[in-house]
Amino acid sequence: MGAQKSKKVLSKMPRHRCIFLSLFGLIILVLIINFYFAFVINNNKLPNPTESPKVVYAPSRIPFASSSSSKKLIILESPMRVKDTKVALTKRTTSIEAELKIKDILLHLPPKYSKPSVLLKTEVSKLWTYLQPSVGTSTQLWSVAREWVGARSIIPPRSPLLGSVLKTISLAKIINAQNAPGGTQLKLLITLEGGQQALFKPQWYKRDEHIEGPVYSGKDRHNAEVAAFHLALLMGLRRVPLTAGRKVNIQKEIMTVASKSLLKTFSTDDKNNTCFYGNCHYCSQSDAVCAHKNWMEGAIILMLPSNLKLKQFRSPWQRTYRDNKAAKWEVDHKYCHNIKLNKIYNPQSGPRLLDLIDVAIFDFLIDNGDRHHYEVLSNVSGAAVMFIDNGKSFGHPFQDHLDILAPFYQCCLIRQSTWERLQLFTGSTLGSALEKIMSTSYISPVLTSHHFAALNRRMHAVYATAELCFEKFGEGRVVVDDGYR
Ligand SMILES: Nc1ncnc2c1ncn2[C@@H]1O[C@H](COP(=O)(O)OP(=O)(O)OP(=O)(O)O)[C@@H](O)[C@H]1O
Ligand SMILES: [Mn+2]
Repeated sequence: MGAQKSKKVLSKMPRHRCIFLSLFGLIILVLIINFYFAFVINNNKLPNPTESPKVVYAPSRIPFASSSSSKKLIILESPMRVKDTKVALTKRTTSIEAELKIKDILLHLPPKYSKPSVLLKTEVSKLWTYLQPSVGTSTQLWSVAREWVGARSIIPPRSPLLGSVLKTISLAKIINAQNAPGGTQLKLLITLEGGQQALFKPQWYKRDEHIEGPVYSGKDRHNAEVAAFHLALLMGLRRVPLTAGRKVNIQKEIMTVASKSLLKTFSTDDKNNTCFYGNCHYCSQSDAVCAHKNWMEGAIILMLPSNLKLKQFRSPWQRTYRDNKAAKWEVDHKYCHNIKLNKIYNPQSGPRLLDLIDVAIFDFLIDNGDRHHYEVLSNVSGAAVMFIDNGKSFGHPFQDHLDILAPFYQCCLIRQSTWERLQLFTGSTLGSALEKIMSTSYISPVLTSHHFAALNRRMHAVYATAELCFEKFGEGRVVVDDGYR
């Protein structure tokens, strides 16, 4: 009926009025489309109460990115790619919805989160004291560190020998160096005097370099490993392997003790810098890492005791590493409910889910979107998720990837001890606390001031996520004491 009526009206209309009306309609349509895109782009700006307005919310995937690839990414240059990104982004419904809500809460976060805690100073000075070497360097400290490792932590809460262990890591003679097996990134397996094994992750980037592209772009950042170690200490999540920065004389300390196959990959570049490329999935002769003449900075990560075996699990919140394919967690609004049906992730039957939420908060703060797998000690009851491999963090201080928080905002659970610990960093104090304890590092300054500012900003987003959950379910149901720490 209606269609017939409008047909009649149109047929009665003079031809030029018809054309005018069609043109008018078209203009309105274009305006609506423009308005829509302006709205989407505007929403990609992260509300940021304290820091630089340059900060953007970054979608975690961008078309044509390759996982862990070192290649420079070409981003959003042609209109076609822009269109692809928008289509793919709109499909990641769970992340988009949560992010909009978190950003909204950030605009009116309760004032208690802006007030510094009176307890922080004591905690920082305690850690700072532990980080000072209290005894001389000694390879006898390897057995001390070995005994520290338990089901749920790598370092005990009270650790006055910590600084001495780290100093020994930074100074002990390297007696063997070879390609490290496992993983995709270039790293060496070194043996320190006294038989202690460790990984050496070399420096690829300058401190102020920003990694563009998807969250998992670029190569490992050695300083990120050092920073993650210290941040975990601050957060009371002492599950990062002992990590120290070290400046190594490549020729004297590595080449003289290198295995034959590793030695083959060494060369000198046209500026007389010593370079090597090792042997790994992403290793190639054309992509060697180079020292400054002979000096190379790196992170030394102590291997866990060899009698303790690690068991690896695929992360339920693993990314697809493809822009045009969303993972289940990015589209399924009941994802956490379904995950909890699996016995290992049921909070009633073990600590695993709450551990993964701890990891998510930690990873969001350090901006690590590459925890595709996680590891726990095998055959140990109540074993904690260890924070192994933090190399892809601290890539970009002006970007926040809120979807790293998905385990938190999808499950709306947090361990009580973690939540209490997070209260220490209200009032934008996390950055300066970390800066203070990292001033003890052998490669200080470990991070630029922009990264410290990013930590404060991201901490607010964590509080906002908690508030989102409290609004939905009430604090009493979100903060749980599962008997684990
Ligand atoms: N401190 C450690 N103690 C024991 N094992 C470790 C330690 N660090 C790393 N590993 C083992 O080595 C593997 C590879 O290390 P890592 O994940 O750092 O390398 P990667 O090249 O970045 O890996 P990927 O490409 O999978 O991200 C880990 O999955 C873990 O099993
Ligand atoms: Mn890695």
